[in-house]
Amino acid sequence: MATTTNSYTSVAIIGAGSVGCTIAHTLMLRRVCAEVRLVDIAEDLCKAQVQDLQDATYLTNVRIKYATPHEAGQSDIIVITAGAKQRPGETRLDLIEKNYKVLGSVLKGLQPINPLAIILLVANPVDVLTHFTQQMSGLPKNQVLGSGTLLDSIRLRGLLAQRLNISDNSINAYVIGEHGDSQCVAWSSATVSGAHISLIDDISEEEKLEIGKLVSGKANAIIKAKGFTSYGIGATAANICEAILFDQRPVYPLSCWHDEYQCCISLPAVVGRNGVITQIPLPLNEKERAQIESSAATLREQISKF
Ligand SMILES: NC(=O)C1=CN([C@@H]2O[C@H](COP(=O)(O)OP(=O)(O)OC[C@H]3O[C@@H](n4cnc5c(N)ncnc54)[C@H](O)[C@@H]3O)[C@@H](O)[C@H]2O)C=CC1
Ligand SMILES: CC(=O)C(=O)O
Repeated sequence: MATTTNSYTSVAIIGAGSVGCTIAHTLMLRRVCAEVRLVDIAEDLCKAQVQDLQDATYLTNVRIKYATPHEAGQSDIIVITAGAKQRPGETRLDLIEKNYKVLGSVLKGLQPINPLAIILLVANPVDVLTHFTQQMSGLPKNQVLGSGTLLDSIRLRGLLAQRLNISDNSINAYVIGEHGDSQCVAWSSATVSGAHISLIDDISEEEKLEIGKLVSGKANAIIKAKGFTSYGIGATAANICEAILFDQRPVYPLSCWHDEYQCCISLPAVVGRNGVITQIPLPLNEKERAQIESSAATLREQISKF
């Protein structure tokens, strides 16, 4: 949690559904910013969410208010969660037609966007929507990023923590590529406190495959039972906002533009007040390189349809 509230900072959240409100709630509890601005096309719902969240602000010093898209466009960070969610059995890429249209109308409503704002994409398919936001928002590419595979990497570390009986904080392992079915685990660079993971325990190839499937299938398993996911992305998005507003510069696997792959895709990047500060090279073996190239090809194919 931030030790002091960042006094004049504002985060706008577009889309006051399950994900948007969980992000708002987490930002408030962790005192990441001074003001959270909530926007939704469903005005009554949005106002009711604001009323409910206001009851949770006691002693946090964080204001929460209903905002117009124009007011949201003037914020320090604009988080986009507006759009359709997956129904059980749907992939994230199945949402592209609907959410491309939603994104277009959201970006139009935000104009003129604060030239120093950072836009954080959360709505799915997050990599493809990050690409289109870089094209349509008018902001420099480093100021537009997607939550990408940070959430998947947290899921991976959670499973490895259980398997190795070591805190997830001491495990450095990344899921890279699409935040979706073509993602891959970068096993060759997974370490525990600097030691390659294979020195800690001999995880077989079958087990690695099984862990990778559990990670990439986790959202679908949750959606099948409860209809949506929200707490994981709430914490993940709030962490990213904190890293930006406090210029903390952690290395996170986030969706951002990569010249090499000609799309927005997740690989480790340093995050700070200007968005993506720099990209960190990740050593990959031949198999992982082929997987990320195939993941990038999947994303480029989606982009080329529009
Ligand atoms: N990147 C990630 O790791 C994650 C992404 N998601 C994605 O987040 C998105 C939202 O999910 P939920 O909150 O569960 O859905 P939801 O249905 O609860 O909320 C979506 C909200 O967007 C609003 N909306 C639609 N069009 C709008 C527009 N033009 N302007 C403003 N608001 C608009 C709707 O009225 C609704 O309140 C989905 O695309 C979902 O797949 C969800 C979890 C994790
Ligand atoms: C829904 C989604 O993208 C997730 O929870 O990973």
